[in-house]
Amino acid sequence: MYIVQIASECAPVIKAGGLGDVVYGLSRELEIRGVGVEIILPKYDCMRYDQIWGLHEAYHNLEVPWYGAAIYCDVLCGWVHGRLCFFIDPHSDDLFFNRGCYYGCKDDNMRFAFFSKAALEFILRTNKRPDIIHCHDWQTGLVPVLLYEMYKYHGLDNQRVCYTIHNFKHQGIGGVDILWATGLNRESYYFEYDRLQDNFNPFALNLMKGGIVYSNFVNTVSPHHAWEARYSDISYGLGHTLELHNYKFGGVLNGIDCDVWNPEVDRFIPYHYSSKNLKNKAKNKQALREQLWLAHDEKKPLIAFIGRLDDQKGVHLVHHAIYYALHRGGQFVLLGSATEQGINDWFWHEKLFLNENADCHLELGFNEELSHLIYAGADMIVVPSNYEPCGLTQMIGLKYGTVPIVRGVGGLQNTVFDRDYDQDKPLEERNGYVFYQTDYSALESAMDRAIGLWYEYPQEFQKLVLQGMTYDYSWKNPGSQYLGLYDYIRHK
Ligand SMILES: Nc1ncnc2c1ncn2[C@@H]1O[C@H](COP(=O)(O)OP(=O)(O)O[C@H]2O[C@H](CO)[C@@H](O)[C@H](O)[C@H]2O)[C@@H](O)[C@H]1O
Repeated sequence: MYIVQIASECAPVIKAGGLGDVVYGLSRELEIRGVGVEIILPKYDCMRYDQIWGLHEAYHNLEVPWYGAAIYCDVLCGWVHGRLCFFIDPHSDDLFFNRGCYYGCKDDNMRFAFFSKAALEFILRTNKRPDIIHCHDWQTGLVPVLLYEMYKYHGLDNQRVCYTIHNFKHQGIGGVDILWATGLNRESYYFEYDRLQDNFNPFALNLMKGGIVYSNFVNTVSPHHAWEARYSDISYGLGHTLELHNYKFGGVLNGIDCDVWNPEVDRFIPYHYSSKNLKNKAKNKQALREQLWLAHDEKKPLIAFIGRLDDQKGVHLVHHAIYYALHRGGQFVLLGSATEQGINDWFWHEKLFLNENADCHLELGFNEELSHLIYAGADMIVVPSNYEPCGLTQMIGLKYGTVPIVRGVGGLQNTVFDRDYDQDKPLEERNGYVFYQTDYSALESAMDRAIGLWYEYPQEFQKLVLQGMTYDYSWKNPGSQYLGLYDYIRHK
């Protein structure tokens, strides 16, 4: 089988969050299973060029029709830790991908509409004929639309599309100019409720909706979130569309790449360890404390948060977790970055306020290397999300023997099983703490139980750590599920 992934991120060369991890991890797993995989990405000026090997020009002057004229692109090619990636580099005054950022520009929908079109043009012109094109999130929602309405007639008539939604919040809302620019034109045809028209704004196009309507299969990244998306308001207005297309919609739990996220081989942590050698985890805790100037106190638990500081992640609870951990005699480390000004200012304020506190460190920004040391050094990790399609940090935490304390939503519910209350798992298979409400006391009660166990019953806590480490959240299972899906849509 031959798969082309089209995405806006691929770790570690382009990573804003979990999407990058998934594109890389899934591609690697598929290749291990003998599938040919290529990845098409934008060539951002700010991506990590040090993570690409052998970057060279693969296609010169690719002509991409745009607004009745054309934009010429060079396509570069290189290996990102063994994965073959193509980077699209348009030459135009718009400087689509030379803005010093991945997202957050006013014309994001145009930037990624162009990327979607250029990716298909590249596939067409280079005579690539993948069995499956796998697209991700709103940025590539237009790919199946362009494929079935246009490129099918130019020779891409045998390709099937799998569309994975990692976050319903961002859907790519745009105007009619997207149709004129991409050459889809026919305004009245696309502004139909059963095509791209936004479900609530009749004058807007919704790119994610296009992805859902036109793909052969659509999935989100955990079974529970697939259920939430259909039956709650978490799909941000796309619930009815999912209902109409429910025969081709499902949830596939993400995995984590155990070459990257594995305390036995992790190249970013000073002491490797496994469940048989947990003493070295304590040494990493020591190293983390030294690096972040935290006090050394054997008895104190170290609690962490790693993630985007965004409304989705339950920032009010993250903030509360810091002070509650300190109040309960623990230490806290936060690694996060905020794109929203208000949240950014808030956490900078907290950082300055807590600067002298020897039990607490807030690191604001994106730091891949430090994140590995935190997973290895912390004793617990909090994930108090408002909603969470899958969540990778709790799965990485489990692998590193860091007990997750999570809110029971989305993929968190599929992966973390409360030590005290989970009725469906025997005691020896439980792996963390779960709370459900969004108020402070819900979080406090879960943190209380975790910290209480740490202080009062250290051996029991150790047992819980080991139980978590035995869970296999690698790409093994999701890899075979995706292969099954590809096979299904290929022969349908
Ligand atoms: N400041 C920082 N510095 C260094 N590393 C950082 C960091 N902030 C986050 N990370 C890393 O980025 C990844 C984030 O994973 P999440 O599951 O939280 O994804 P996110 O919410 O971005 O994406 C969406 O997509 C993913 C993938 O499908 C879903 O799991 C998730 O629920 C959905 O919201 C982890 O590898 C984490 O270590």
